[in-house]
Amino acid sequence: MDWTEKYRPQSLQDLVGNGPAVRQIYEWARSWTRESPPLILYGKPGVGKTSSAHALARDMRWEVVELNASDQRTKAVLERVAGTSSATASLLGAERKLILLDEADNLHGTADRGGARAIIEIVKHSCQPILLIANDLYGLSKELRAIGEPVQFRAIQARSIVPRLREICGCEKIACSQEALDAIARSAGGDVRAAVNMLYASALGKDEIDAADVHTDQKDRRATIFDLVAATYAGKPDGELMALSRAVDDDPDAVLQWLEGNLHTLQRPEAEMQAYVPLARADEWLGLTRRRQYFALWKYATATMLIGVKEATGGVGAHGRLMPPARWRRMGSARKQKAVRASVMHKLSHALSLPQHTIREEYLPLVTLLVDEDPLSYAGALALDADELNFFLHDTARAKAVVKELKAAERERKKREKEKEKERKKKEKEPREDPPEPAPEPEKPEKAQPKVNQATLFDAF
Ligand SMILES: Nc1ncnc2c1ncn2[C@@H]1O[C@H](COP(=O)(O)OP(=O)(O)OP(=O)(O)O)[C@@H](O)[C@H]1O
Repeated sequence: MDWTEKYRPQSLQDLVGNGPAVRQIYEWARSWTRESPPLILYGKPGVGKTSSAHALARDMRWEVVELNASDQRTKAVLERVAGTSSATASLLGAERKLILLDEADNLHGTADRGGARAIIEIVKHSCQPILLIANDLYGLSKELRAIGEPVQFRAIQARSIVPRLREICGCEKIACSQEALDAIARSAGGDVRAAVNMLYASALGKDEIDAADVHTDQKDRRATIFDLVAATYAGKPDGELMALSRAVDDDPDAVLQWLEGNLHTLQRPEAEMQAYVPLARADEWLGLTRRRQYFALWKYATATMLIGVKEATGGVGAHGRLMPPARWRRMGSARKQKAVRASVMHKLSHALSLPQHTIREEYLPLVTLLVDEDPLSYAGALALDADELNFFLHDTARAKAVVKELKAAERERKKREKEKEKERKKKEKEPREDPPEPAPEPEKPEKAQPKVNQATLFDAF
């Protein structure tokens, strides 16, 4: 198991170094009122920011709600979690919920400026304590910095890291020389995660470590979803699984897909079958989380899927490589289809000055027929790309060919325009002589250029 998770500080007292920061956080929590500003924990990776947030919650007996992915950090979700409604009451009966916003320097994601402002307002008036976590204080927006109180986490000195490493060696029953511990602590550069990972790499398959065994190339190895799935299938203790789940970046929806998608690696059909029971149950929790936006329920979904699958499969372990599940890839393409559909609707609605629902409900089959008859004209008129055109044609090769032809025609048109412009300028420069200019020839319609048959589209309505 990943030692950084196994030895994550459980209480604020377990944290190494950063005494002033830890005291500041504790005092803030003890005297927290709705008027208290959110804290911004900032500092380099691996110095205990996230650990101290979780340890604080445990010490205060608060529940933690972690919002990491950008789709959980919308105004609506934040309002729900940070608001007053009784719907936010904890299932565990915990008095408060500590809201963690990791990577606060990326809080707004793709939200527009209005969205960002709304988020700031909610953070400012939250009914629950909020901790923002970031590597760089100045990566945060000015507005966020203005409403939060910064708490700096400094790099941990090597001499503070050594005792922690020694403690871990004790728990793992490994003898480690003082030189080896010093070498690891020095090369970690103040990053405790890096130090613990180096110790782990140096100790692999050994029960004694000397300076010569020290591996210093393990700097930023974090627990991944591979570790989590492998540990679940291998039947690791419940606490370790839950700790690992907190360390991976993926949300419980993704974890469920991975657990389900890799069941075949167990090579035990009856174990596979049993595993579907807790997976289905966990899926129900996830559905409830999404529908009601009770993000605190995520924890139960995670526990159900991890511990349930572990129990159901009996720790047989994976045989062969774990892979991203196929359904996951398919969901990616479903998401793309949705985006294409939305953009087609937007373009049609704009071109026809009709609301999208009217087009969807009444005209879509008709438009599809028209586009199918003359894709070149419609792709031009509506500025459709190949994916959008394929929405009507259901023939990727044809859609691509049409768009290619359209682009070639567009290039040709631009080229001709340029030539004409050149010609015109040249004529302007020439000294004007008396002979009257011949009447300009009427422009011939050019065959190669697809003429957009807009009339057809509009006539159809
Ligand atoms: N001050 C500390 N005391 C004890 N262990 C620590 C400390 N800092 C980090 N660790 C170890 O490193 C791991 C990662 O720490 P943590 O997630 O708190 O770092 P972080 O500062 O939040 O880093 P990041 O910015 O990368 O998220 C912990 O699980 C723990 O094993």
